[in-house]
Amino acid sequence: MADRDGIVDLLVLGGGAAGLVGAMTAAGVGARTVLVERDRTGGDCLWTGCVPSKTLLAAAATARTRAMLTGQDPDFSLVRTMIRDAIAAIEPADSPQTLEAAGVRFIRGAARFEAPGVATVDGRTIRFRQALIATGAAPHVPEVPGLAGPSVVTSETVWDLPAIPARLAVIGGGPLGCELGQAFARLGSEVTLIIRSTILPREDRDAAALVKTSLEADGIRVLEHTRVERISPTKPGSRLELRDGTVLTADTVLLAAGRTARTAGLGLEHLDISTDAHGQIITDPRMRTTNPSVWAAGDVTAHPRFTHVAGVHASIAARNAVLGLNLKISPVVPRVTYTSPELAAVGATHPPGTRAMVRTIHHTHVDRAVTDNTTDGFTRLIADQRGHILGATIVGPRAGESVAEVVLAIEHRLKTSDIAAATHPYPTYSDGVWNAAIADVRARLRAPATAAVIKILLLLRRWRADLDTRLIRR
Ligand SMILES: Cc1cc2nc3c(=O)[nH]c(=O)nc-3n(C[C@H](O)[C@H](O)[C@H](O)COP(=O)(O)OP(=O)(O)OC[C@H]3O[C@@H](n4cnc5c(N)ncnc54)[C@H](O)[C@@H]3O)c2cc1C
Ligand SMILES: NC(=O)c1ccc[n+]([C@@H]2O[C@H](COP(=O)([O-])OP(=O)(O)OC[C@H]3O[C@@H](n4cnc5c(N)ncnc54)[C@H](O)[C@@H]3O)[C@@H](O)[C@H]2O)c1
Repeated sequence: MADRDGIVDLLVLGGGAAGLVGAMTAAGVGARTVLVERDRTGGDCLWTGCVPSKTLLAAAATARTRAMLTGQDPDFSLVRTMIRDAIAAIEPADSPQTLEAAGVRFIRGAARFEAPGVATVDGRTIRFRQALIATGAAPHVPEVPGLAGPSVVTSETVWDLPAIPARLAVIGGGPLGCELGQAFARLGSEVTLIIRSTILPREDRDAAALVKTSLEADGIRVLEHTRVERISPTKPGSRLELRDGTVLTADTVLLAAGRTARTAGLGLEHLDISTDAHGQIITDPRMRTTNPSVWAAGDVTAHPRFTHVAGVHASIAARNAVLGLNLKISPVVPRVTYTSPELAAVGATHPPGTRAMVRTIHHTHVDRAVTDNTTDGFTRLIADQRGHILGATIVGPRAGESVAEVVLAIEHRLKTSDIAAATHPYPTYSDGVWNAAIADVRARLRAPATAAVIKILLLLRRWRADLDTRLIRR
């Protein structure tokens, strides 16, 4: 939708999580908005990311239970149908029709900048006042000889596998490698994770260790601090030579070694839009690029690569762009790795100073975990010396749900005493957060000054009660 001059208020490049939210936010406040998508609206999350991977994990868990009960092998065609059905159920919300209904004009094609205020889509010119780059990121391909072979898949192509690979080598031990590695192991693959760092390197080490133990219990071989030096074809599959001298063979190699921002061919140079050393678009806290009329959000930027981050940042960018607001992004970003056990975290994972408090509740003390026989987990809260909550790490079932409360607490500078004072339902996994907050409050009550005040109150109360009793007797 353009005005009489043919100029649009906001041109959005890319129709994934960031582009969709950005475009609908702008159109929602009445801005003339055009979204250009070169492929399918919905982006990575819908087609090759969150939706298929979470469905695969659920299908794998079910298949494992069924196999234990009946001895039946998992049916991969059924798993693929479940994935297709989940995508089909969510897809309408991300469709061009939904965009048009929200007042966004949708154009299919590849967009690129030509000059300030001018872009083209497959040769057709679009003039714009502001633009939002939301072109996402693609799987990073490390420089390993032989990696381009036919048995190598990425998060974009793994969904087309015709059958469950008998032997799967996964390069990378971030959320992607752990989630898909565990899912395929539960479907029957013999899985090896090859990780140049430690597993889940951004997470609390105790939490990552629990996930590692669980993956190993599923039969996964976890090789840390090593990397693939060379891949050569064998029949069938590949032979992988690792730096530490290990040699292994695999039918399929899954690349899960991070992502590379999609900026090639966008014409950033025509608008002086800068990227960092990793090729990610540089933005300020308002999500503005180095060009004051161009904004960016989602995986194409240097921010954590999650759907919720893409959406929130795009919404902020769109409102700043079309309304001239000064909204800034929040540094409080939760993340969840949907392995079994689930690992959720927000804010600080380590005490930032010697006076910060770490309160850990092992899930042997969370009754719901006891009744469910899922006590291999913990809830860890980090608070400053006054009790303000700085971070949390939770490992266990529904950790992603439980962490949401801590997100709100950090955003609003709440203290452990605020969480402790709020009644939580029993028995739930959120008891872990509650119990950790209560443990912190109790520990603070034992501090000498507080303990002295409490003692005085107790003595006063006792004296007063005795006095009242004596008066009544008279
Ligand atoms: C296997 C996997 C599992 C994941 N699981 C989770 C999860 O559980 N939770 C979570 O929060 N995140 C998850 N993520 C991350 C999440 O998918 C991304 O953070 C999110 O999709 C980023 O959205 P985006 O809009 O920035 O990019 P994208 O979704 O990649 O969208 C960008 C769009 O731009 C289009 N495009 C590119 N160039 C152009 C151009 N020149 N012109 C027009 N269009 C263009 C592309 O075709 C694409 O549709 C997962 C990722 C993967 C790979
Ligand atoms: N649950 C979720 O939210 C979820 C799930 C999957 C993916 N994602 C997102 O998708 C993106 C991609 O995920 P990812 O796990 O690939 O990325 P990542 O950057 O989180 O992890 C990459 C992993 O690969 C390892 N690695 C990198 N190069 C290597 C090499 N040459 N050899 C061996 N190991 C190597 C790293 O040490 C690290 O363990 C991430 O940004 C993530 O946020 C999110």
